[in-house]
Amino acid sequence: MDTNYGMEIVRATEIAALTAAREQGLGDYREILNHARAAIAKTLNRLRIDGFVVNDRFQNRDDLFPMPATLGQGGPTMDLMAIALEAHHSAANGGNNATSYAVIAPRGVIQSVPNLNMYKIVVGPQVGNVIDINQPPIINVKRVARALRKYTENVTVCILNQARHKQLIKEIRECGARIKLIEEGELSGCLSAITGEKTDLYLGYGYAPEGALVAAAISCLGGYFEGKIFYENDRDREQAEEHGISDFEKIFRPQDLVRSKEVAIAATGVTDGEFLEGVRFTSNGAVTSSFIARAETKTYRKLETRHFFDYKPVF
Ligand SMILES: O=P(O)(O)OC[C@H]1O[C@](O)(COP(=O)(O)O)[C@@H](O)[C@@H]1O
Repeated sequence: MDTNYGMEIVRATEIAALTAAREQGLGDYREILNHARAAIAKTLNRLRIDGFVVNDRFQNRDDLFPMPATLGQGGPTMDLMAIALEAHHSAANGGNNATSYAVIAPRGVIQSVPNLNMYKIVVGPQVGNVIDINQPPIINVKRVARALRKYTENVTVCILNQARHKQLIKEIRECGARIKLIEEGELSGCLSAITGEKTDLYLGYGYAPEGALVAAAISCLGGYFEGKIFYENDRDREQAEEHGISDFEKIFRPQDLVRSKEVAIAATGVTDGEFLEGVRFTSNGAVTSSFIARAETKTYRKLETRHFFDYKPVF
């Protein structure tokens, strides 16, 4: 991409995060999600692109803000992925890991995926490609330990605290690795594993569209991921076929979901998370914590942005 869109899309995640943070803990998860979605759409719509929104997990929900299928003021044809507010229940309850994300790439680069469950295993570049989704969790933990030259007991595995992960958690406990349980916001856990900041490995079920975002993050930051979509019935398989997926045993790797090095990602914390801090309001504005990265140069910026509401009348 000739233009570095990172600064453009981070403005959108910042606005979505500021909007959501205003409603943090108020208990209304639809309102907070709708306002964040409207805010990110409005800001992304200012870009000088012909942007096609892909992998919007809520696109068929008629109780939520309808994200337009296309965004932008005209220009190069691009794919846009906007997760205005991941972990929206958490944000509404005043919990952790709520984050706003955006990805941009030339049109056709981001694989469209069905809104189905995907089992994911995610590591950072320091681990390399040693993991294998078909191996039991304990084998993967041991491979990560060996790659990082750590004792198994010092490897930290991040897992969503969900009933479906009971067996997984049991197996990790048995092998002696440390566990970081998060209530919501798998992307926050995945980014923490990719950057190796707080965890060494992310494991578990989440959604397939989130897998595409993880792939974009890995294209930009390095690391490795394998994901497998979980099909419960023929309807699920038909849904996948509508996205051009006919191999139902397919293991998705980063290059399957983001098919070029021309991709940029941005994220801003709404509430404190595994990877970014949440919005802090000040007497006359707010401070946001974000990151921007792009695959071509691998430049990775962490931003602390000070917003002054006197000059941002919308707040
Ligand atoms: O546990 P569930 O309901 O299957 O949902 C898992 C999903 O929930 C999340 O924790 C939060 O999802 P939302 O973005 O919908 O708030 C995701 O990170 C994860 O993919």
